[in-house]
Amino acid sequence: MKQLLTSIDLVIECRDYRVPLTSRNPLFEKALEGKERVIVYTKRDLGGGPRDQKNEELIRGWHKGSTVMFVRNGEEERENRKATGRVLEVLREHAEKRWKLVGHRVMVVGMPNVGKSTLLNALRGLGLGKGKVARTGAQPGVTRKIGSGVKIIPSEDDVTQGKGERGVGGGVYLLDTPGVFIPYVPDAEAMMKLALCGSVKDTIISPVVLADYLLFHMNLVDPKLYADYTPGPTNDIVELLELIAKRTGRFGKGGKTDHEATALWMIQKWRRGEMGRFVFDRVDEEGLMKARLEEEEMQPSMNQARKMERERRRARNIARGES
Ligand SMILES: Nc1nc2c(ncn2[C@@H]2O[C@H](COP(=O)(O)OP(=O)(O)OP(=O)(O)O)[C@@H](O)[C@H]2O)c(=O)[nH]1
Repeated sequence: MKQLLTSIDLVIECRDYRVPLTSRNPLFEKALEGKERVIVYTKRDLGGGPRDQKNEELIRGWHKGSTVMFVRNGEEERENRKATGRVLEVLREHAEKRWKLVGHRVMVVGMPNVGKSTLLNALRGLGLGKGKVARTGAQPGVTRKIGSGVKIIPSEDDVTQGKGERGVGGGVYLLDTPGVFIPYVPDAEAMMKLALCGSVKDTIISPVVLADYLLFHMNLVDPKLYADYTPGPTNDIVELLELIAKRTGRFGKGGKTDHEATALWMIQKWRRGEMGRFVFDRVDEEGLMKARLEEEEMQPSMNQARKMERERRRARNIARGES
């Protein structure tokens, strides 16, 4: 990774809009130290709410010094990619300032399922959209790769002169990192949030436990979010699952409610934005301060881990007779 990073001009770090604090990874900080970074909050469409504007201002303030952007790339947003267009412009400006004949390399990082590939595809669609770029010569365009990068903005050679299209130097290339970064899970609550957002496999935590945690949040936001299934608010997940099963016919053997399957159905419905759209993390000065303190507290253990790694390497080298 370190070696790869030396050839990278810019990093896009994706975080999930619904868990702005939980989807951060303090372990990235060391790995990405010294790299210019654009922080892109994905799935904005799934985190709607009246306090959003305020949340976004707080989050921008939190990342002082880095460019912070918020995008929505859900199915419904296919036709409206304004926010993604702004990300593309930031990448273009960055590449124009550092004009490179060999191409500008941007790496996308972030926890699993956060929307890295979707962002990459949306950027590629916008940057090389049909009818927008006339390619010349033997440049294959979209699928041309540098390393494992995909071109998202054409090079100057790719565009036909005088057509008003703008290429940049040798082009801008995006490197996706699927499955490279594991989520940072400091506690059980973070695990539940990440599992609900799809960054941790569904099989790790029981769907009923997850649905219970989801219900707890729905009750904080608005119990009407599940009003289609119950006559009134409830704190009892089993009661809610029974009522949902009755409405959706999710019965197992002997006509008994299949709680697991019903819970999974409820979670998936919420993931599609059909049972409320809200942010899990507490985004206010206090919440942000708490996250910062946690990171600082982590510092000694990270230093410890690095020291152990150095010692492990030294021991290995001695065993090999290299030192
Ligand atoms: N609603 C909504 N869904 C999104 C958005 N971005 C991505 N998704 C969905 O989230 C899921 C995961 O997206 P991917 O792009 O595959 O995520 P990834 O980070 O590349 O995942 P890994 O390859 O596992 O690292 C897909 O079902 C996408 O359609 C968004 O902004 N809004």
